[in-house]
Amino acid sequence: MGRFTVIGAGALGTLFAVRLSEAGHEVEIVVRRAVRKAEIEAAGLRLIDAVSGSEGKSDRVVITAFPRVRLWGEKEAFGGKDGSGPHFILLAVKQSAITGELGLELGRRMASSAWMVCLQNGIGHQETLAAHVPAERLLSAVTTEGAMISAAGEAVHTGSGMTWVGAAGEERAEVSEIAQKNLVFWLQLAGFSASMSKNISSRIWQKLLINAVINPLTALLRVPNGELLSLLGAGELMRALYEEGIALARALDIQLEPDLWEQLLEVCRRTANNRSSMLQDITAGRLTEIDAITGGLLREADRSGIALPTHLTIYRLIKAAEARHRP
Ligand SMILES: NC(=O)C1=CN([C@@H]2O[C@H](COP(=O)(O)OP(=O)(O)OC[C@H]3O[C@@H](n4cnc5c(N)ncnc54)[C@H](OP(=O)(O)O)[C@@H]3O)[C@@H](O)[C@H]2O)C=CC1
Ligand SMILES: CC(C)(CO)C(=O)C(=O)O
Repeated sequence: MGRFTVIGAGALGTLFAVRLSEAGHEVEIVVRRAVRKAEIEAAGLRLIDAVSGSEGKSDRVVITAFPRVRLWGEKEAFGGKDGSGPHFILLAVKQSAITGELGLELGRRMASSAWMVCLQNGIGHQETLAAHVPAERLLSAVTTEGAMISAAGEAVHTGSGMTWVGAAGEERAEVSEIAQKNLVFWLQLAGFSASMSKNISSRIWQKLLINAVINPLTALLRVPNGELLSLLGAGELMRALYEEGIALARALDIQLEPDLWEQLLEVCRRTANNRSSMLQDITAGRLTEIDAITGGLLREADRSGIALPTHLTIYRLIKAAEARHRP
C-alpha cells in the first residue's frame, strides 16, 4: 500500500488523510499546533461523507481515522529511506502559507525517495517551492473535490470531483511517470476519481480562470456561487473577467477547452449553495488566496505586457476588504 504524509489538517487535508487511511494506506498528518495534535490523537480525524444508500439515495456517514500525527516543528524527515518505495507528501496548506521559509524547511526534511504533491488552487507556489525542492520531485494536482471544516478535527465532503496529477515541470514528466501512476492508483483505491494529465498546466489554468471569476466576485458581493448567475450586473463582470483571462492564456499559449465558459457556469450551478473559499476567508478575517489567483494572473500579464483592467480593480477591492476584515 501507499505511504503518505499530509501536511495541513484543514478541509482538503482531512478529506485525503481520512479516505487514504480508511483504504489501508500508511498515513501521517502534520499539524502546526500541539493542541491540534492532542485533539486528533484523542478523537481522530473525522470526515462527514456521502455514501450510496438504498434506492439510489445517499446517506451521510462519519468516517473516523487515526493517522499518525506529527508537529510541523519536529525535525524528523518526511518519507522513508531510498529503496523503501515511493512516499507522497500531499501539501494541503493554503497558498498564503507557502513561503520561502516553508519551502526551505520542506527541502531540508523531504527524503530523497519522496514526491511532493501540490493541491493548491492558483499559481506561483510551484516557483516558490522549486527554489528549495528538487523540481523533478514536484508533482501538481488539480482537484475539483469539495471539502469544508465543520469543527476541530472534522471536515464535510461537500462534493465529489476529479483529481488530475502531473509533473510540475512537464518537460521532465518521464522521471515521475511511475510515481504518478502509483499515486493515481492509490487515490482510486481510496475512492477518488483520479487520472494522470500530460498537460497539467492547462488543468491548472482552467481551474485558475474559474476561481478568478467566481471567488473574488462572491467575496465582494457576499453571495453564494449560484447567485452570480442571477444578480443584476454580475453576469457582465463575470464575462469581462473571463475574457481578460482567456486573452492572457492565449498570449501565453496555454491550451484551454473550448467550452470553458460553459464549465464555469456549470460550477456555479453545481455549487449554487456553496460559499466560495474566498468569501469564507473574508468573513472569517483570514488572508485570502487572491495573490495566487487574481494576483497570479496579474503577474503573468505584467511579464507579457498585457493589461487586465477588470482583474486589477477586483484585486484592489479584495485587498481592501482583506485589510478591513483582518483582526
Ligand atoms: N477545500 C476545498 O474544497 C479545496 C481546496 N483546494 C485548495 O487546497 C488548499 C488547502 O485548502 P483547504 O484545505 O480548504 O484550507 P484550510 O484552511 O481548510 O486548511 C489549511 C490547513 O493548513 C494548515 N497549515 C498551514 N501551515 C501549516 C504548516 N506549516 N504545517 C502544518 N499545517 C499547516 C492550517 O493550519 P491551522 O489550522 O493551524 O491554520 C490549516 O489547517 C488551498 O490552496 C485551496 O485552494 C483545492 C480544491 C478544493
Ligand atoms: C470552484 C469554487 C469556486 C467552488 O466554491 C472553489 O474552488 C472555491 O470556492 O475555492
